[in-house]
Amino acid sequence: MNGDHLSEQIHPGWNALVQWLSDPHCMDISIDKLPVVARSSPGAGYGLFSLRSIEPSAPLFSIPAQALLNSLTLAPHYPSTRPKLTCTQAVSLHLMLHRSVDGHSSDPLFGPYISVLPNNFDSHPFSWLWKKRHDPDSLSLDTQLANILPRRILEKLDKMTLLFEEDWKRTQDYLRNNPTLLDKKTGTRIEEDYLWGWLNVNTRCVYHRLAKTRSDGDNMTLCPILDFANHTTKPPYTTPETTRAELWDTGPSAKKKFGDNFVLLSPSSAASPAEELYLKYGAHSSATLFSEYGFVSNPDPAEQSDETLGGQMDLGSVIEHLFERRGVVGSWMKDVLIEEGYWGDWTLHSSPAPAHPSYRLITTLRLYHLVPRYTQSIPSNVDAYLQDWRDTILGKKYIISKENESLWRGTLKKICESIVNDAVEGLGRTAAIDGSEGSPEWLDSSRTFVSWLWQEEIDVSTSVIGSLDQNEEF
Ligand SMILES: C[S@@+](CC[C@H](N)C(=O)[O-])C[C@H]1O[C@@H](n2cnc3c(N)ncnc32)[C@H](O)[C@@H]1O
Repeated sequence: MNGDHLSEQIHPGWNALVQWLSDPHCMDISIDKLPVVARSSPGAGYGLFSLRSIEPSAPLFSIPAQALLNSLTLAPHYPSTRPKLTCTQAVSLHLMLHRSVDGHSSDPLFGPYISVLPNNFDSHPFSWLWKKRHDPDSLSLDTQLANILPRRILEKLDKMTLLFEEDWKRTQDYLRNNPTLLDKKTGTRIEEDYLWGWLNVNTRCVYHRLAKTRSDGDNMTLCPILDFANHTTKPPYTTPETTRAELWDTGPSAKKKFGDNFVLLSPSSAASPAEELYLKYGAHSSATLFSEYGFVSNPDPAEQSDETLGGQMDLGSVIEHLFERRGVVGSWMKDVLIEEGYWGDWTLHSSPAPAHPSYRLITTLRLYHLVPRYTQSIPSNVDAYLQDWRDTILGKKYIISKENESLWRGTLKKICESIVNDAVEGLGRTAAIDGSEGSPEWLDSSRTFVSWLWQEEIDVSTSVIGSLDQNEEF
């Protein structure tokens, strides 16, 4: 690749962004102190690349606290309200008010930063569902894509929808009380622009200690430059330096109105010039990565870190429906599971071998088969029944009975078989999405991500069936 080609791929708003960090924010932008650039990363939009050799585990760059976009830096510019807007609400609102037009945001505060945020989130599955909801009869690509998603993804996206609606409602109330904020807003697509802001927050915010307590949900920020880093779980990757506020568990000091600068440390091994530098977003499952960030990591073992090797899947509503179908007895069992902390978060894992159901899932299915399936009412000697089940949780008994073991294993096998059938069909529907001329350039990657998710369902369920057939003990 020649030099011209490389410079063509640099983000068009990069120079203005860096200039703004230098003036007014006084950041040293010499190659010594800022040895990175944002340029295209095929299949992932833009990414962060080194401009020279980089020594390991040293400060890579430091973004001034006042150039970070978060509740502290926005607070002086907005009327106060009680309760406060959350960081997600405040930042989404600010982004909505100042969304770029033709790649340029005229925000006097953060304009050059907002100008380099993604133009749209068309490739994000949350957008597919949102558009489908607004026009359910449409045959558009968004609707087609929403229709090929695995159920476990739809469930996660439904939960995200509830969060979005809560944030949007609270922000609308705030705007009703402060209508002049909308005076300078161009265009009428207010909800759509708010969603754009909200997805920026969801896909680009990082943990940053801004509040007194560590658990405060507002310990987050948008951070220019750092937010060009794509995700990997495979070392080496960059890491944020622990701030003083975090180290001393104090939150920002009175002297630092906007908190600490954001310092990113270079990867743990030296990087060569033009190498992509990554960040680990967290140890997320493929389903979480896809529903929250809109991509899935390559499942090829060579591309995976040891900690993420192998697939996993959440059974969510599949198990909830099992209990629903058992009427009164099912809802009694559900209450027991809630009380004992076993309701929800039921997963299958292909590694470590043997492929297995989670302990939570085994415990739940044991309870499901505690009383015979035909029992229509809660048994009178319910405590005696439950004691056997509780004894397995307490480790007093290894199993409830041989029969109970064989029944829950049979139920799990049927569930896995049905998942495989659905997934084979899902793969077919995914392949049938028309990717011909005129399709957006992200379609190929999105289709690949959805196929990987279906394939994960097939691989994990098939290997759990194998374990059950081999009578593996879990
Ligand atoms: C924090 S941003 C990273 C910068 C982004 N690629 C851009 O063009 O501005 C997070 C988004 O980048 C993309 N992304 C991050 N890591 C990725 C990966 N490993 N593969 C594909 N896309 C990735 C996803 O769209 C994700 O929502």
